Amino acid sequence: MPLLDGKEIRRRLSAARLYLCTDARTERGDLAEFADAALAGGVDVIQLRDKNLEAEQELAALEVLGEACTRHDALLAVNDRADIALAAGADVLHLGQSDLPVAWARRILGEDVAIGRSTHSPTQAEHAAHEAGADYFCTGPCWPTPTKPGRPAAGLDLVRHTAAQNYERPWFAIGGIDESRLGEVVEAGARRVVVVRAITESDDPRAAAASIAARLRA
Ligand SMILES: Cc1ncc(COP(=O)(O)OP(=O)(O)O)c(N)n1
Ligand SMILES: Cc1nc(C(=O)O)sc1CCOP(=O)(O)O
Ligand SMILES: [Mg+2]
Repeated sequence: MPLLDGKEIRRRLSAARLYLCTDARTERGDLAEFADAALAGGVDVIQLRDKNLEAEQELAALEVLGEACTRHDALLAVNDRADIALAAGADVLHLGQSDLPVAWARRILGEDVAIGRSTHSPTQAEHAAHEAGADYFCTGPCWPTPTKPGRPAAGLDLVRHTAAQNYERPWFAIGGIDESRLGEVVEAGARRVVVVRAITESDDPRAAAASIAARLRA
């Protein structure tokens, strides 16, 4: 059970502009410091996305991120696994097209954890915008990205199409977004973005987050 109730989590998700996916930074050993910097810069949601971790390592990293989220009033998200989300007391679970179906994840999580969906086409976005039990969705990749090799870019046309639908459900653009491309994504109609390398690979994660967050909030 997350510390926040479902209503507050959904309120914060709706207000969120910048969502970060990070690995556990195992080699650098600086996860707490990195998370504090990114969150201080303006990240609203932080997801642990690290396919190399065993469950116990994932839970340990989520504890570090959860403490950072509490310090900065941010939301903690888990990727793929409803059991880990529940055990970690996460606020959000993110599910891709090949992950657990939303309805089955809801059986595990109950109502207080928000669930997000990945989408890669207008048909998938339309489904995710209305799917029972889903709270937000992402559209992408906007550009090809080494973070998700083998996933063809959907391009900015998908962002334009999604923006034109005026969905009530919050949605984020993802994939290849950094400060230099942010203007194009916003111009295409996105108001919220998910980034990985733009912050994880920055020498100054706080400044990288701050400049993206400021432009999304302008
Ligand atoms: C916020 C957010 N959006 C999209 C994804 C991608 O999910 P998925 O397609 O399941 O791919 P993996 O990340 O699991 O490799 C995400 N994780 N988070
Ligand atoms: C994890 C992920 N999912 C995508 C999708 O389209 O669903 S694109 C992506 C990787 C985004 O990484 P970066 O910001 O480094 O390009
Ligand atoms: Mg997944």
